[in-house]
Amino acid sequence: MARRPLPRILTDSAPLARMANSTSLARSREFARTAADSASDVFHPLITIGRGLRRLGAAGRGRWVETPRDHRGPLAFFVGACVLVVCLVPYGPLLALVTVMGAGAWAGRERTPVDTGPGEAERERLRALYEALVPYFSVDGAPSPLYAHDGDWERVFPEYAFDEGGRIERLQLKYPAYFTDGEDQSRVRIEQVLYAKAGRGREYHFVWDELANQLTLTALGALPTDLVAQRFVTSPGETVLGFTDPDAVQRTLPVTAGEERRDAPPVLWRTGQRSTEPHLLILGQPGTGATTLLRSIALQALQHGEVLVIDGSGTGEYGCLAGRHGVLGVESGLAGALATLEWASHETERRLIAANRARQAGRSAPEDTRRPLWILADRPTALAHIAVAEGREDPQRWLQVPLRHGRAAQVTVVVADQFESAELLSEPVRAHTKARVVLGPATAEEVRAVLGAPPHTTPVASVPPGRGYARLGSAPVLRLQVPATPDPLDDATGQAHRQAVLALLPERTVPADGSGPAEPVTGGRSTDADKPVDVRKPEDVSSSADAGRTVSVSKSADAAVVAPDGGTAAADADGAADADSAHGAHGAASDSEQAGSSAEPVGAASRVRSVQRGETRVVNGSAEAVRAEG
Ligand SMILES: Nc1ncnc2c1ncn2[C@@H]1O[C@H](COP(=O)(O)OP(=O)(O)OP(=O)(O)O)[C@@H](O)[C@H]1O
Repeated sequence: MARRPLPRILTDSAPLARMANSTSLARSREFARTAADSASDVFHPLITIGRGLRRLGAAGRGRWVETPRDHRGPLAFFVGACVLVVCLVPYGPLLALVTVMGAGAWAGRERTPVDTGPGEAERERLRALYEALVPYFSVDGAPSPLYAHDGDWERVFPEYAFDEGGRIERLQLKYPAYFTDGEDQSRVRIEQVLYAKAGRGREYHFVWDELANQLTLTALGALPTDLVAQRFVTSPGETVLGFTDPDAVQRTLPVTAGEERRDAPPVLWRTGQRSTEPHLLILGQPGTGATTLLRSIALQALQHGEVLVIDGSGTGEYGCLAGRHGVLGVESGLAGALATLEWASHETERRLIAANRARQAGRSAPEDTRRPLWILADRPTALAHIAVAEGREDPQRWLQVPLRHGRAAQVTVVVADQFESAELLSEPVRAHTKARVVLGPATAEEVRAVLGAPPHTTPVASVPPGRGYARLGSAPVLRLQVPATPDPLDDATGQAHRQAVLALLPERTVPADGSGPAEPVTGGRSTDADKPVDVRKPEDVSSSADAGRTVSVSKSADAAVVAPDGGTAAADADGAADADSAHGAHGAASDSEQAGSSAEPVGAASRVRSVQRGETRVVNGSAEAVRAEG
């Protein structure tokens, strides 16, 4: 306890001041101080109780004064009755005394005053924010406007919180009922003002409570970027697109980030027969992670289904998938893409017909119609460009049937493209991809144009790769961070990430070096009927568009297509000119022979054919299929 100064009379008077220098006086002063300290320690509880009783008394007096006169009589009677009861109860007075002392001690305890309310700089910031909102929330002639220049900002900001740097972390504001909060344009304007005034560079989440005319702004932290591709704990038919904010979704998944295990909130996309958004469209700026997301989806899809990849950009970033079990093909040439997508279109029809026949016969759908088939098309518009240049059909044409009927046939289409080419996307792609993802920096208008609703957060100018927004059907827009799923064949990929992706790849159906026999193919397709065929016409192979690209085609004979009329694909081919590719795409050996002028069957073990820099090479299979082109 701090020492109390001696009374002034003992220090100020001159004679005494002189005496103060003497040793005896110093000792006396020390003694007096110690005595005062001890006395205050001893009497401290009494002082506290006394202070408390004084406060209680003052509160009681205040209450009495506030009580209306006509209520005072009953109140006095009630208090008197209580006193009487206490006096009559055994030990009542003693208990009452103890209670009063306890109440006095509680009321008299020393309380450190809590620092409430904003500091000067924070008040200034709130005032500036208020003034900035005045033009948007005020109308001429309003009788008692909530927002007016030099108005009362404390009236409209019932809640606010600042971070340690003095930046707004949370703000609740009231707005007038006449504000058009149902219109996106009006909302976006307010959100932009708040974004500018609350501090750019951070993401803010906005919640509009239209019933209460209140808007709540919360500053969001960045989504974690430490998650890498891994086996996610999901059911068949569920695909993890990425991870989002904890309060945005109800479910969490156990994930591993480095050494740490934690629960993370996923953006789960459900596909299959009961899905209301069975196909996905991914749009973004170049280099923002669309390929990575497609790769991540492919790795998950291969767990339960088969995958067909169209790599329109032709950069070979799906090379790690080629020759893996369940990967039906990785195509980056126009001819190969056309043939493969045509096959996928007929396969969709075949599945529908087979399932329908089985149902009519009272049987369950055949196994090979139930295994999910995924068509992953990366930048199909790049191929559309080439198709126009060569006077051929747009490969997107063959996506129409899978998009329209894929849900019932367990066929899922995922299309990824860039903003600049979005208008080249075909109508069925736009109409049937109800699940949407926008990656990379994008304005609220761009996000709205793709997702059909603006994000509830302010998009920031600089985001890490794989960051974006997702919307599944008419659900709310979610922030999204895609797990890192780099190309393991890329030299720039770190060892840990490479291992993580390699661990998820299915076993090879062909050795990596293309030599020797393939591993046995197991799973949904019969192995003995596998008859890979050259699906392209000679002129396709030598076409300039394909030179320098990698084309891998893997076809299975059991994929022979039953055309809508129940016949084979040969009957369904668009004409003699297209017959060869149609037959080849369907992979039926007999069909291949029919189309013999262009289709060149190779060994049964061959499943993947690669055309690279003008050379056609059977990655796995008989040597006679290796031929040089050009
Ligand atoms: N989710 C992610 N986490 C970490 N890094 C990522 C993520 N997504 C993408 N990247 C990195 O960003 C770079 C570009 O990614 P990617 O090739 O997937 O983008 P893209 O949009 O397909 O680009 P492009 O249009 O050039 O093909 C790569 O180096 C990739 O490793």
